[in-house]
Amino acid sequence: MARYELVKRSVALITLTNPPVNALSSAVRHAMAKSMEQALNDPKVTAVVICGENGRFCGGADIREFAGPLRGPPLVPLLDAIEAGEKPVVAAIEGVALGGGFELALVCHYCIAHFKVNHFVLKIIKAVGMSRAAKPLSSRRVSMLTTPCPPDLDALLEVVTMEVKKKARGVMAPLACIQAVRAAATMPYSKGIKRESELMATLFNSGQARALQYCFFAQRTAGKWTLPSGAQWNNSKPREIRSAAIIGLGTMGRGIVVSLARVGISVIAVESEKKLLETGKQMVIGMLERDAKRRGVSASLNLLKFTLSLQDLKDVDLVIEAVFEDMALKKRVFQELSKVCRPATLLCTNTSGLDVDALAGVTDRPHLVVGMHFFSPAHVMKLLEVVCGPRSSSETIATAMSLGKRMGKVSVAVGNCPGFVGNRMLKPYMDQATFLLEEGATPEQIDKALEDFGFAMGVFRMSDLAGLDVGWRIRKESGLTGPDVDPKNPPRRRHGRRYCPIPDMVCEQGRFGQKTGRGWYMYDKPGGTNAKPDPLIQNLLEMYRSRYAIQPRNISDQEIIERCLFALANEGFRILEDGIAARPEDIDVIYLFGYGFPRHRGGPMFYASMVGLERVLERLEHYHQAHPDVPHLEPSPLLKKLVACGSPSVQTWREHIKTMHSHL
Ligand SMILES: CCCCCC/C=C/CC(=O)SCCNC(=O)CCNC(=O)[C@H](O)C(C)(C)COP(=O)(O)OP(=O)(O)OC[C@H]1O[C@@H](n2cnc3c(N)ncnc32)[C@H](O)[C@@H]1OP(=O)(O)O
Repeated sequence: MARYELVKRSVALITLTNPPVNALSSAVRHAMAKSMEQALNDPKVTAVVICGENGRFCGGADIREFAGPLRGPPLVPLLDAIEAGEKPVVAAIEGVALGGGFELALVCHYCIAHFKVNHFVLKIIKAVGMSRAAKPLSSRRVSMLTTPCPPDLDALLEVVTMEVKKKARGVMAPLACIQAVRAAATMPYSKGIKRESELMATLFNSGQARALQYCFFAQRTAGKWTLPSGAQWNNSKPREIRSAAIIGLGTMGRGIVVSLARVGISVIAVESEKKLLETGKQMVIGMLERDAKRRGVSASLNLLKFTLSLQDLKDVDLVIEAVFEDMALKKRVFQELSKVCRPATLLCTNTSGLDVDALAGVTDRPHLVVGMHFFSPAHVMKLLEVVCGPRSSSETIATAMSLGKRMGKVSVAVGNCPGFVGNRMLKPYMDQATFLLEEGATPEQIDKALEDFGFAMGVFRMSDLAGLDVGWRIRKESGLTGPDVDPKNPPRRRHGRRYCPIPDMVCEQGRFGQKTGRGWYMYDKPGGTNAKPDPLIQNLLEMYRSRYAIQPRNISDQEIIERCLFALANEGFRILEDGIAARPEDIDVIYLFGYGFPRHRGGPMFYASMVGLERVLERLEHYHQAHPDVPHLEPSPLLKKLVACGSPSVQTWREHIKTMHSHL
């Protein structure tokens, strides 16, 4: 956990050895305390060097230990002993020095960055010796330093607090950081440290800390996909992808081209018309140039080729289709690709919810077909749903997952069903929001409740950003609205279920969201982002309610949160039952990275577990009783099963799902 060596007969070299990141576990803290005592008491030792094994200084506290009661020696007395010691201590930093690891570096009298210690111990000692001759150790003690305190500290911290409250709504840790900075600027060191410890203790015991720790591990768990066949992340070899093609240079296609090119993959971009090709080309080049400028690198324009001909794709390793969300069109593209691409080329679709297996079925290589569902804008959003069809091979899945990682995405393997995981869950969530509109709420009231909960954007602002026409087209194609609706349906019912036509009415007025300057809100201009409540929407809602004799009622924020979020989680339970997601962590990661679910709430499934499954079940039963024509409010069998099993922790739900069949 910490190796102690005497180097050149006078330097104690303490190496943290706790793979993978040399985190400060209780065993490491214990071993360090012992090593420091040995070094400080050994008259032969004139200096101490602390480093980390395998090129990583220290990743901070061992987060794995946070789940249980804190054991082992506390960190602060150890840091105090290092800081107050009479022998110079050097932090030789490679890789990371985070959290408690950074604190450790700060209390050392010297820090040297980017040093391979094993090779440079002598240089370090020499450097320390020289500095020591020049400066006594007391001037190197962090506790002796005075923190400059600006005269306008209060005003300054107030401005920062306002900004933090706006950017990280409801999150405790950044506000506690500001208080710690105030303590550092206004109190003597020992009192400041005490204040910081108090703040930390408050955070440590909060639900937010548990949620954030859960998110950290959920994100890493999500990459570890596994199939019922036994194929999984660590036994399936991905193919190397050197070249790719993107079909369609709309918003999604452009973002995908940028994501690929900036990690060094050569890309052929295909459009169907010259004008669209030229527009797409200019946009992609601009995006790549801006991106390269921001990152201080040169734009990889030489990797791009733009063409109108699918024939140019015959030698690429992988194709990602990003044409309109139209099954017939996609099928034609896949048939064509089957003909022109070499037999080993992987064929991927960026569909946001259509049947990946139906597309695989029209190709000559169904095992090489997989969904790669990017989120808009694709070069910014971190989420990638890798949609595994029943015929996708493990090598194909491994390649899509690994390509996602290479592009810096958080990739999650999901099964094939309408909407996959993210968009399938979105439906009950959005349905509840529109039902609440019918019952008396406004878009801004619902959005505010969701944003106060911590969402980056409420459901209506998010829909305006994404564009309302996509959902409208899908509803028309599936016969829920438009001329194909069976006239026997009452206006607010479809297939025997409650249906809210308000979103269709909004679209019928040409209000497609930000891009048209009007949607659920109004904007200064088409493409504007500043959402303002629109009296026309208010009128529309009032007319609608009076047409259907709906008496509007006051709706509380609590009802908004419960109906929207419990319906969302309920669908998550169904997804787990159906084997479309392998574990609750995958669902949560999808919502954290793709839908702006607040990280300090952990994701919809974790949030449900924090509220208490029993309470979620009780509230769903209550709302389902009030709205029996909304099947999404009927508690799922898995939720009931988990409650019957005593509401186990989210990390163990998998045990209860094991018996169910998997679509992965
Ligand atoms: C008395 C109690 C003692 C209190 C001590 C004082 C408290 C101080 C507060 C803290 O220090 S809180 C922790 C602060 N540190 C962090 O938040 C770092 C979190 N880690 C990262 O940001 C990254 O992992 C990394 C270190 C930058 C490395 O990134 P990389 O992409 O290279 O690898 P990953 O896939 O993220 O991680 C690899 C592997 O390591 C596990 N891991 C990472 N950090 C920790 C950690 N701090 N504790 C435990 N485990 C950690 C991670 O889970 C991966 O594991 P896997 O099994 O391979 O999935």
